Amino acid sequence: MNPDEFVTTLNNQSLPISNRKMVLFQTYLEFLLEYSKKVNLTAIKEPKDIWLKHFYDSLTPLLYLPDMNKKASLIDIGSGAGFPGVPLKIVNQKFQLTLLDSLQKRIAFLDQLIDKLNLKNVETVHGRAEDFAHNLNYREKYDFAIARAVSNTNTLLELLLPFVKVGGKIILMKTVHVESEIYGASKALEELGGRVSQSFSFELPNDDPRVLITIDKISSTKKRYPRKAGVPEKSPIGGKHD
Ligand SMILES: C[S@@+](CC[C@H](N)C(=O)[O-])C[C@H]1O[C@@H](n2cnc3c(N)ncnc32)[C@H](O)[C@@H]1O
Repeated sequence: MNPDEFVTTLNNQSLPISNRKMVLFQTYLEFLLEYSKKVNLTAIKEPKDIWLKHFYDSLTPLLYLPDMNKKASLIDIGSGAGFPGVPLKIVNQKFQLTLLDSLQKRIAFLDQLIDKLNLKNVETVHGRAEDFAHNLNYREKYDFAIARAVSNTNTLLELLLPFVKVGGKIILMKTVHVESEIYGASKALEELGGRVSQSFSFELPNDDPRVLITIDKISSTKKRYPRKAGVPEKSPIGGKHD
C-alpha cells in the first residue's frame, strides 16, 4: 500500500485523512525506520508494508466502532513502536492517550516520536500492565483499552479490563478468529466484569484476515486482578486460548 492508496482506501470508507495528518504519518514512518537501525522496534521495514500492516491496520477500529471517533480516554497496552495507539491519535486528536509498555527502549522511542509529531494529551508509561492496573491513577479510569499482538485472549482480558471504567470497552485486535477462545473466556469475563459485545471479521486490502473483538465492562473488576506480573500469561483465568 502506498500513501495515495492509504488515503483513498480510508476515504472510501468514510475516514478522510487530511494532508496535515499525512505529513504526521510520513514523519512517523521516517523516524521509525531511522530509529530501527539502532533499536529493534519492528520486523516490518518496507514502507509499503508499514503503510498497510502498521498504519492502516491500526486504524481499523475507527472503521468499525463509531464511538471511537469521539472524545475519549484510551490506553494502548503493550504499544511497542506505537501501534495501534499513535495512528489512532493522529486521526482522532480528541483522544486522551496513554501508551504503556514494559520495555524502556520502546518508551524512549515513543517519547521522542510524540515530541516530533507534537501530539498533545499523550502520556507514556514504562511498566507492566499487571502493576499499573493497581495504581489508582490508572485503574478503571479509561473509556477504552486496546491491544494488538500482545498475548492470548484470556490473558488480555485480565491485563486490559482493570483499566476500563464500568460502561467502557476493551478492543482486542487479532489476526485469526478462534470461536472457542471467546466461549472459553466466560470464566475470565465473569471474574473481571466483562461481557462480549461485538466481533468483526474482515480482510485488509491485501486479503490478510483480521478480527476485532469488543468487550463491554459491565461491573467493577475484583481487586485481586490482575494477578502478579507474569501470572496472567502463565496461567490465564479459564485456561489458554489464542
Ligand atoms: C509483539 S509487541 C506488539 C507491539 C504493538 N502493539 C504492535 O502491534 O506492533 C508486544 C509488546 O507488548 C509489550 N508487553 C508484553 N507484555 C506486557 C505487559 N504485561 N505489560 C506491558 N507491556 C507488555 C512488549 O514489551 C512489546 O513491546
